[in-house]
Amino acid sequence: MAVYTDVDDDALAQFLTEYNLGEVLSMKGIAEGVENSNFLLETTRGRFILTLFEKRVAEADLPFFIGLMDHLALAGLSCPTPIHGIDGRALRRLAGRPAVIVSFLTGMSPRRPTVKQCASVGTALAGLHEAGRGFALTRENALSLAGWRRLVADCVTRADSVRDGLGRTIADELAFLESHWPADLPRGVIHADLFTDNVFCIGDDVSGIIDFYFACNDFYAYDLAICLNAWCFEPDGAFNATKAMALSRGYTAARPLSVAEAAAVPVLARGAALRFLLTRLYDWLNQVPGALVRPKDPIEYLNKLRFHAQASGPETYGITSA
Ligand SMILES: Nc1ncnc2c1ncn2[C@@H]1O[C@H](COP(=O)(O)OP(=O)(O)O)[C@@H](O)[C@H]1O
Ligand SMILES: N[C@@H](CCOP(=O)(O)O)C(=O)O
Repeated sequence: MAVYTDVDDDALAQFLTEYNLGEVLSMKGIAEGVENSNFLLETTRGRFILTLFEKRVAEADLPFFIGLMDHLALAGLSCPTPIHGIDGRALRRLAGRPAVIVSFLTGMSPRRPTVKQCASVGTALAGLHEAGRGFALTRENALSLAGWRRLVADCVTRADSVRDGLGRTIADELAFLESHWPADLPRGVIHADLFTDNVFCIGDDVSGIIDFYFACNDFYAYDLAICLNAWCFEPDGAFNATKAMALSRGYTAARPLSVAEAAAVPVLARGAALRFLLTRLYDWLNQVPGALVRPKDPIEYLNKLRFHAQASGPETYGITSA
């Protein structure tokens, strides 16, 4: 996460009177992440994460995110559990922002995932999709085609200040995806941002998943495509087919893909690359003065987009259907 909003000691002390969490020992801003303000909170009852929801998070979506974490934890997924206050509510306000406290998970995010960690995240993703079944609330993906169109309109005229020709490439890509996006595939609750920094591992195994603030209802295979983008490229930009095969096999061993899902993976991977290119580009062009945040490189996702546009088919990603 990042820190956009500061919380003073008095406001925090007052806020914590609403919970049974004991006395504050310390609170530190967390520099990682880009979306919300996050703090590591230590009290006499343990360690917690305090999140203040910022810009891209609509308040109307918060009951979905918080209810989803409650649902997934109850279904046995290792994810943060919202801490409910004395009045039973998990969501309240602090420093003028909606705020929640969640349980702290142990583990390390892999900086450069191993093949075995890729296999494990594939299995964990399928487990997340399974655990999400039966969740009563729904949320459409605000960052699917219609959302991309809005982001393109916001960024396209300034895109060439980041890379010559980027505006044209983005406009062409959006047009391609609008005419090739699958109409219907198996769908349900997806994480939609399962990057390495949102996964904790102990050794080769995934030990926990965090950051459900992009979760929504969309195609399961799109979530797999997001993971292939985030986990299977090396720091020099090279696609690692061994990691992709491990990730895909980890997923399909737990949840086999239909023929239509498997065939759609290349275009879904292309869409996922455009989605992260656009949000990164938007953040790059609209930096918040004074915020503790490290904007992410949009060009990394331009390069991934180019890779997917050349992919020969689902076998590029080690994918076979059931
Ligand atoms: N429940 C948690 N347990 C332990 N660490 C956490 C937890 N939630 C967040 N963090 C830490 O905060 C960082 C940012 O969290 P994240 O949810 O990814 O933020 P953002 O939504 O702003 O991107 C993580 O990389 C991790 O270090
Ligand atoms: N994963 C996205 C940015 C969202 O940040 P996160 O910290 O919530 O994962 C990206 O890499 O562009």
